[in-house]
Amino acid sequence: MTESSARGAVDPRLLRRARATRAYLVAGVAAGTLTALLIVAQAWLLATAIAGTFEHRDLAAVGATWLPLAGVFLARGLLTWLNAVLAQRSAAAVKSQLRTEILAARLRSRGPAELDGAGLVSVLTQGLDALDGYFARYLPQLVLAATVPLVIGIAILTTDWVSALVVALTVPLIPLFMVLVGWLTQARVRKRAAIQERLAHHFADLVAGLPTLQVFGRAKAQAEGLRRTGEAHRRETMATLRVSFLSALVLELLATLSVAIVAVGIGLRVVDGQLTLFIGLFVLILAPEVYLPLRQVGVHYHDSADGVAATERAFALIDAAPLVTGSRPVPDLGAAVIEVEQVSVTYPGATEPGLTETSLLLGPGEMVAIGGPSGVGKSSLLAVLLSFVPPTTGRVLIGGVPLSELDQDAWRAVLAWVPQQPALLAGTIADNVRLGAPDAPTARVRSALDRAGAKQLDLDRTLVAGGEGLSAGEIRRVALARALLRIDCGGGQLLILDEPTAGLDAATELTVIAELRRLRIGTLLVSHRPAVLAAADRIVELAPAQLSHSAGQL
Ligand SMILES: Nc1ncnc2c1ncn2[C@@H]1O[C@H](COP(=O)(O)OP(=O)(O)OP(=O)(O)O)[C@@H](O)[C@H]1O
Repeated sequence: MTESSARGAVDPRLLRRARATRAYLVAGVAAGTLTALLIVAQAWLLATAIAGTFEHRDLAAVGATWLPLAGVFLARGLLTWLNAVLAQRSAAAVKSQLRTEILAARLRSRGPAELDGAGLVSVLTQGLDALDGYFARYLPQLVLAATVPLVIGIAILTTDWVSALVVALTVPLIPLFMVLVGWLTQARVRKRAAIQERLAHHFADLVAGLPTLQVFGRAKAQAEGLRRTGEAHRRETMATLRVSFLSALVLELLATLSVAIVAVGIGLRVVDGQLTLFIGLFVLILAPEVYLPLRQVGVHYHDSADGVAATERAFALIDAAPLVTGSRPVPDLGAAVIEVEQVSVTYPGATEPGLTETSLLLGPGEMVAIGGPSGVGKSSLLAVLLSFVPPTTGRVLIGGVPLSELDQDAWRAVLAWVPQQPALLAGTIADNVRLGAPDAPTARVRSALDRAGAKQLDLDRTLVAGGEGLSAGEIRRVALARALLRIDCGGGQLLILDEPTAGLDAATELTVIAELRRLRIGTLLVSHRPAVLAAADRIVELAPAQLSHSAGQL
């Protein structure tokens, strides 16, 4: 049995999530009990009317009961409406809380590679929307299934114990079949969720790589792959629906046969004179109502399985190991030396280290360039300093304090970073430059852009996410301006730059180098460009694994 099925269909982690859910469950139990009492009253009134009509051979009994009956119908309608409203509200509250928690967990997590775009989007959108079925249909039904059969069972027991015995013997068959159907459904739903995620990945990859695929004439082949995944998704959805419909049919059949057994018993005893017509009718009207809520749970189990699969993925994201943070304050980088001691990084699942035993020193105000062939681990070293990746061996000391013991938020607050592939967000150019210094005055934003060689870029120009419409060089300039502004106005004390001048012309490169030198703050940069390497105080040349002992010089 899987962890989730052991946990049952009502995941306590989900119920803990929203206050609205707890209040809703309490209200649901009250509404369920009230519904059951109304059903008993309805059966009583109907039996009175019908038996009265037969026994006295006039319609006086009908006349006396139609008003209370109308009241019962109205009250049941109101309760159903109330249940639906409460269910929708609690679904919305839980979904909104889970979305917030998932995004917060993503922000707490270490590196950029842990959760990936399309999977995250799939969970946040369709994934969590599956909770609507869980809250709006399954959970209310579960509450009804717990209250209604009990109340009605007691009503039957007090009037006809023989029928109560038949009901008591046949009712457990429904949950039994439901569990069997549930096992089948759960595996199918998981498979469907996995295919849905694959479809999302496929689609995201296709859209991102469309121009490349077009140029290489592979767009059609990719579309074919997408069609195949879509077809698999359709097949799985149909299979899930088939199981769901069949399960409803089996449960329906079981309930009908059980009611038929009760009916035959009642019929024989009424004919024999052992039972009055009124009691017979009363029990006969009530009997199907015992099975109905249980049967409906089976029907809505399908909705619940979708919701449970969604929450499993949501909780996997929320519970994923967060960035472990220490609590020590960050030493003043104006005086502290950064020491990288024999650091190596082996990525999960990799056999070879991505970075092999590397050491270096970065003094206050120093600019150190890291060189070396492609794939030797330069970006990995920067990732260690950015706390994206923990060192597999070795350690990093900041002013003598291990990096892992520092308050990680405070550490990141002193960093200014230009990644190899800078990310621009939807908004104006000014918004993007202000990312690390939100309160910086406009004049400083303008100056940062000018210093980064982006005089021509208009502050108010609106960008779409990803910086579409800007050249690769312009994107890098905006990213550089962002780092410069972080140093100027955002508390940045250490510059970490990955290929800061890639895509820039020689003249702009010189301007940027001059600006970086003028800052006189600790700068660790990766570059292959001779002009940048020449401007650095020192160059640390990384070498592939077998030569690593001769590299990593201080
Ligand atoms: N997230 C990751 N998961 C697994 N392996 C990775 C990951 N990131 C990098 N690697 C591997 O680690 C090694 C070092 O990569 P890294 O990006 O640090 O090299 P680099 O020296 O910066 O290369 P380049 O100069 O081409 O940017 C490579 O073999 C790379 O495939």
